[in-house]
Amino acid sequence: MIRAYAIDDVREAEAATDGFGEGELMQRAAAGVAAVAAARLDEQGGERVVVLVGSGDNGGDALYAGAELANDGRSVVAVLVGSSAHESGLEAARSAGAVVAEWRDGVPAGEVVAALADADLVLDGVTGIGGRPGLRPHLLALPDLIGDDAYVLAVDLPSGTDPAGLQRSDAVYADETVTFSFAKPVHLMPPTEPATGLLTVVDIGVAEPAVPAVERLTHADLPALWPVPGPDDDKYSRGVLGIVSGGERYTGAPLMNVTAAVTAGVGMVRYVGPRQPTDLLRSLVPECVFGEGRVQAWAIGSGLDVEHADDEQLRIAREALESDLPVLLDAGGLDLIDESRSAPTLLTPHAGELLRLARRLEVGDLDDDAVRRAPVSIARLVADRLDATVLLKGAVTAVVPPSASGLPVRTQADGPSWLSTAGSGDVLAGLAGALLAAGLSPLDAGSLAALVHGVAADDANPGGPVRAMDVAHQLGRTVARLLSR
Ligand SMILES: NC(=O)C1=CN([C@@H]2O[C@H](COP(=O)(O)OP(=O)(O)OC[C@H]3O[C@@H](n4cnc5c(N)ncnc54)[C@H](OP(=O)(O)O)[C@@H]3O)[C@@H](O)[C@H]2O)[C@@H](O)CC1
Ligand SMILES: Nc1ncnc2c1ncn2[C@@H]1O[C@H](COP(=O)(O)OP(=O)(O)O)[C@@H](O)[C@H]1O
Repeated sequence: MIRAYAIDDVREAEAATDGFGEGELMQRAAAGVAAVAAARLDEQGGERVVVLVGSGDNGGDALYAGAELANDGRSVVAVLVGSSAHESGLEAARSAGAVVAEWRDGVPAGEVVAALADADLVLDGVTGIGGRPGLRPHLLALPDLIGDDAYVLAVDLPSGTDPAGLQRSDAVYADETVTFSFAKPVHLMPPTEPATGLLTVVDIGVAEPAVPAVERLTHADLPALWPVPGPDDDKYSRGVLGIVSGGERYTGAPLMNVTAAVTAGVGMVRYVGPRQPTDLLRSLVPECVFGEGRVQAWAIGSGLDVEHADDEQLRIAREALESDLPVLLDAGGLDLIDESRSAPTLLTPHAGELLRLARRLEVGDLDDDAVRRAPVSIARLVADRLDATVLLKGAVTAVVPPSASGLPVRTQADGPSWLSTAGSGDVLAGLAGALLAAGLSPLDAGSLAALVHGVAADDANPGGPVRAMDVAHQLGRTVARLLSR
């Protein structure tokens, strides 16, 4: 498990770190950054370094790291971009032979433009965990001024990103980020993770706070969470999943749902739907059984058009929502809920579906861009309103439990972008439904399903395009591979 901690808790943990002289933590942080920078320069045979220096301690880390690189004989230009600069760090950089330039507002001088264009490595120390989201107006041009061949190494976080990982903003996009002691939310959350690049954690001796704000499952977590059957199990004890999905027009979604659940090893699937998808399932997924019966969880809504749905599907979906069984709602099924249930509930919208649901529930005054700007905050509003866990799909999938649960957000980024293909969300719904039926909580079922779904997409065709049905067929083999690690 990778864990990230709220910024206030990080500050507290840093303040509580005793036994060191003043500035020792910064020296350790800078030494870690310098070591990574030197390694990357050696890998690419480069020696020209530009250090971007903001007004806080993040700029101090970058200046001391720049001083170490200059002492090692690299050519270092320190560009001061904030209202002030860390005094002793600046002195160290100067003494080591770094050239110091200023770009505090307006357009940069020619020497700064040339240094940025020619740099082999840019050390980004404009903002750290004390930064406000966004780049100051004069720095908006910065990302375009950095040469295409430069390796961008961010100190603690890419400048301009929201340390809490909640808001999307203008930012530097790094190839790699060196952070200290443990991850911060910015490194794992959907709007900010893409700017982080490779994440390297350097231990500077700060103890982990008690409670994480964000978690991420790794491959090593799967064996402890995956429901592995024992000798006393039978198909009922392993979990029966009821699926209400698709219709005469959308016949593919049930095939994806059911194939995924069956391939992932559910005890049994009962499908409820009209003639066409039922006939297809009878011939293509013979393991499936049909019609009502006892189940341990429901997955409702993939390819379900509530306006034109079959009466039996709607009746059963509504009864499921009123029952005390776990329910997963996907796609059209999200139109069926408007109040909290007493049983575990997992909602699996993509961004457009989340916006529509949030607007229908009137959780805020939301413009068209609201979910793109603040995805986890909007998911949280819906989770709190419905006392449900919201799994918001995307390149970084966030599984957001209601605040009252006290549970951390889980985010997963395991799949290749090839996974953004029609039907792959239906596969995820069948897989997560199977895990709910096996008794996992919505948080575990959602995050484990997102992990396995992403890894299976890569396993199905490493490095190339993948169709949703191939992801569904791959699930069992991927689970076996991860279980045997
Ligand atoms: N604590 C520790 O023990 C350790 C901490 N360490 C390091 O310290 C870092 C945190 O340092 P910090 O608290 O000084 O915050 P940080 O982000 O560098 O500067 C904030 C200042 O920047 C400015 N500013 C704000 N927003 C901005 C923007 N969008 N764009 C541009 N400028 C912006 C604003 O100042 P202003 O310009 O308004 O005067 C604000 O006051 C941390 O990330 C880690 O690297 C390590 O050494 C290990 C030990
Ligand atoms: N860029 C991306 N990289 C990795 N996975 C992605 C990306 N974009 C979307 N996905 C994943 O693809 C799936 C798409 O789901 P969804 O939009 O519901 O598709 P559909 O409705 O066609 O089944 C989700 O699991 C999502 O997390």
